[in-house]
Amino acid sequence: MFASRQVLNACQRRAFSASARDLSKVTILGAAGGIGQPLSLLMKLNPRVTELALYDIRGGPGVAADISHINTKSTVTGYEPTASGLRDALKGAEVVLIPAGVPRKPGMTRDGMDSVTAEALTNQSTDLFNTNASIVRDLAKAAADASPNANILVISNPVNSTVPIVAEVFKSKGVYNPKRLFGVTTLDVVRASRFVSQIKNSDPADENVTVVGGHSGVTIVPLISQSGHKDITGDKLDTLVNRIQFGGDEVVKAKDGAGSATLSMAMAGARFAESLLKASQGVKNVVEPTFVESPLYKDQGVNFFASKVELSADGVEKIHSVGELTEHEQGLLDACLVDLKKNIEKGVQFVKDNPGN
Ligand SMILES: NC(=O)C1=CN([C@@H]2O[C@H](COP(=O)(O)OP(=O)(O)OC[C@H]3O[C@@H](n4cnc5c(N)ncnc54)[C@H](O)[C@@H]3O)[C@@H](O)[C@H]2O)C=CC1
Ligand SMILES: O=C([O-])CC(=O)C(=O)O
Repeated sequence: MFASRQVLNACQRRAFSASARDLSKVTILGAAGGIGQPLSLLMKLNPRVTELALYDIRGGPGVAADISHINTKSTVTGYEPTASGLRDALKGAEVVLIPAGVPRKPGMTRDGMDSVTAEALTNQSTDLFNTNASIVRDLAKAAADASPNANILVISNPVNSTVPIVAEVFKSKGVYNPKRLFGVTTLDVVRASRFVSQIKNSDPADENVTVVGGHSGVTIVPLISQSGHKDITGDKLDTLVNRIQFGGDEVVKAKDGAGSATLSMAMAGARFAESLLKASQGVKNVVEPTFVESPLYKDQGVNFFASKVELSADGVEKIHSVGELTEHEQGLLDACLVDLKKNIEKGVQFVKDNPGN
């Protein structure tokens, strides 16, 4: 049923290589998961997408068959969980979204370095890190071979480490382009805008909060002073910042062992993918905070950092600095950089120690 849809004709392929693209293949790796399914749905609803490729180690073709009945123009293909299925899913992709991996359980931290309490949890967290690190490493290898020029959007946690893992794999294959590798931190931005609107009784659509740093705990640094709400101070500010930094925990706790944020994450991932597609289709001044290889704190040994990034058809166009910070925000940033450096090093070390096959 899907075979004919798997093949782009030669004319389409030529068009795809043009810089302002009118054909946009989006590939989702981990498409049958908690994030993958609603993310696939949202990408099917996006008119900028012409071809949707869904891959998972289980259930990809089923999700694709279901979504393919939605009456939007894009074609949808579900790929078998084989090396050739993965390669075909990736071939010709403009955007590759990676939500493959295991989610947290209550009590675990995202970075898998220090769990909250017992040694047992530390072991589980380490397992979680190793599991996701291996999954992302292997998917990155496949992407480096099959779609070296695609924009790679990493959702799998811990983002602070999985993004450097992808970079190391692409480097090892000689195809690394830092302008095309993104850690998706959009959920932090989405949460920040929602949480501020709850305090201010405002429409979250009007609340733009820049969030910089990374994507776990204290590495998440919301810049409330730049959001037009300098009046949020003291305990109110501390509570707000803490809620943004540990928003993921609220969901993990409420799901009580059944995983972490999926629906809000799918929305956030779809928003970031839409921004990239918009930029690659020629829309100017598209700016999103995202975790990229960044010069901002390289002198402190922090090679990846999320800040506002202007996007273009080439991927990263311009990395914005963090702007003016309050003393409080500077303190948050200092704490962020300490953890972020370790998280990044952990990802780099993982690939050195575990190069895989
Ligand atoms: N960046 C962010 O803001 C967020 C990241 N996450 C992370 O996203 C990841 C996925 O979360 P969920 O969707 O809730 O998990 P899930 O377990 O529901 O889904 C993961 C999917 O990945 C698939 N998978 C596993 N190994 C694979 C491989 N080698 N190739 C292709 N697919 C593979 C599984 O079969 C499953 O369908 C987790 O690591 C989670 O921590 C979650 C929320 C927010
Ligand atoms: O907290 C988690 O493990 C999932 C996540 O990244 C988030 O919800 O921001």
